Amino acid sequence: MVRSEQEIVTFRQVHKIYNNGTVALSNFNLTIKEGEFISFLGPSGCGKSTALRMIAGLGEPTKGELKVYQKSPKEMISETNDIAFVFQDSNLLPWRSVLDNVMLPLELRGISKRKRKEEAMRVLEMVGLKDYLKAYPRELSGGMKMRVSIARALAAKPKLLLMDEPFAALDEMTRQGLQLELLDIWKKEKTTILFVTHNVFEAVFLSSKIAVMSARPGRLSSVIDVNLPYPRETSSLTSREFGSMVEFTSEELEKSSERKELV
Ligand SMILES: Nc1ncnc2c1ncn2[C@@H]1O[C@H](COP(=O)(O)OP(=O)(O)OP(=O)(O)O)[C@@H](O)[C@H]1O
Repeated sequence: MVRSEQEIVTFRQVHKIYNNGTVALSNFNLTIKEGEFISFLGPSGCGKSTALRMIAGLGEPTKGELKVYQKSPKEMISETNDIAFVFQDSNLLPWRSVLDNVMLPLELRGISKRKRKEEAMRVLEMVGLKDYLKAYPRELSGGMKMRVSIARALAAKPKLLLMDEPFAALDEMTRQGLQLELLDIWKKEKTTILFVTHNVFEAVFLSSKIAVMSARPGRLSSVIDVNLPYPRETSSLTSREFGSMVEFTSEELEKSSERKELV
């Protein structure tokens, strides 16, 4: 399913030390290729969000080099619309309808009303919300709000979609439904996805690759190629191969707390 070998994100010896002295990332090395679905998996506080946020230009490495499409993340963000971010909280504007929330980023970019409506309708149909265009966020369930948030991120046709624990606050059924939809979107839109999670099952089910991180300070501990075929269905969850991959990933996660570093 990985579509090309182009390196689109490269961390080289990245250190991130916050002003209060917290070392969030230490000697972090990772390359992400176009078309991958990569999860950052690791215990709370290991620097997953820090790494993701830096790719979006929110904070810079204290030391080392981070390139996104061969540019600095800040350049990428200011010059292109190629990166979109989805947070755990759907972050919708309560006074705007579903359609208006999704059209907002396009509006801010000065895209014509006709075009932005066309694009918003396309992505809302993709996430199964075309019958809720006029609804307001307060009228939607948590899963529906997250769908709107994903649609809003997709509306700008990003090449790289950054997702920070987007399904963490949802119940298991809703989470499973959205995981399947996300895989479908990944296939259709050919977007590279970076997904933060601390859920081993979720990481294995979704990803083509998993970057296992260790805590204090955050380092890359191992990179796992998830050699399970796509499309992945709910029935895949009960296969022997899936079980073995979950077991292997859990062991890697456990080892990561002992391992010092992977260069
Ligand atoms: N703005 C900040 N200022 C100071 N310290 C910070 C800041 N943001 C994060 N940290 C610290 O950096 C470390 C890494 O945080 P980060 O949020 O990246 O971890 P995480 O792996 O995403 O955690 P979680 O899974 O709990 O969301 C933590 O110790 C955190 O307290």
